[in-house]
Amino acid sequence: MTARFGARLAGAVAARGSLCAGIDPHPGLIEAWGLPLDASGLERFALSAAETLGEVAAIVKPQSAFFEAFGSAGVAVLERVVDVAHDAGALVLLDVKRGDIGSTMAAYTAAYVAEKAAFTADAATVSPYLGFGALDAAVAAAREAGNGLFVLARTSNPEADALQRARLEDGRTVAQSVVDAAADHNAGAEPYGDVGVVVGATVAPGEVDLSRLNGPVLAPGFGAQGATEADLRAVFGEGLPGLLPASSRDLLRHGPDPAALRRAAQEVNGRLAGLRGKGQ
Ligand SMILES: O=c1ccn([C@@H]2O[C@H](COP(=O)(O)O)[C@@H](O)[C@H]2O)c(=O)[nH]1
Repeated sequence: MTARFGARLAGAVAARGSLCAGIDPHPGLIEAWGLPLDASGLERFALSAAETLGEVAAIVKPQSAFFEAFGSAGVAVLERVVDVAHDAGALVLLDVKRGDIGSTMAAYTAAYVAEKAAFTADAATVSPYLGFGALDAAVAAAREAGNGLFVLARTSNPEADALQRARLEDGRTVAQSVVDAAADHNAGAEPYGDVGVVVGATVAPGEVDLSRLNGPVLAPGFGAQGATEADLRAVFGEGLPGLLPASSRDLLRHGPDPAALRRAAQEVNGRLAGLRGKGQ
């Protein structure tokens, strides 16, 4: 039987460090790597990044949008990226940010995280903004397949402030209500559960209380969006189990030389080691 996602992630982080390496084939990066801006350039960029980052990071996060932009050829590349990263030893979080009514979520679940899903990812990002309850079946299906979900709670972009910091009748922010709903799914799991949240490293310290989450926390905004290790420390403290600082452009700019890209990822992982608790 496949181990649960939370357990596999904890093992991978203990072995390889907490960096979540993003694979975002921005057009500018593909060109900066000296590759043509077409499906063949996308393929060479993304497979090379997946092989290199998949060897050093616990988890890699391909951003689906940059693959979808190339149509069916791009989606085919994304499928291969998942396999290449797995073969290199990393877990794969597909950043697809899906969210819809429950019956449509069932189809997204079948695509990304259910048993025998079309993509063989370990986890996917989902949006709770059609109501967290619309994700319940996806949570159950992912869990049954040994996979996980990362639910957008407090995203790294400034445009999200008004919506995600808005207060509910009970006084909690919208973002906190998402974290609390994820926590309910993770209660009692060891070392932690399978329902992660996304909280940007760019948000103000103290905005979100993660103490009851008992699940992984994807922290984008680190690197190209301006957040630093000091920000990670201020927002998340030290020793938060399951914290996954995510960086894409700031790593990928070190390519196309695989050795330089590998060194950059290892260097970031080394700097992040101080944020992890003992035994993580
Ligand atoms: O709140 C969020 C959620 C997801 N993202 C995604 O993470 C990467 C960030 O890329 P960088 O190059 O490191 O800025 C990208 O795929 C976003 O879609 C996010 O930034 N913020």
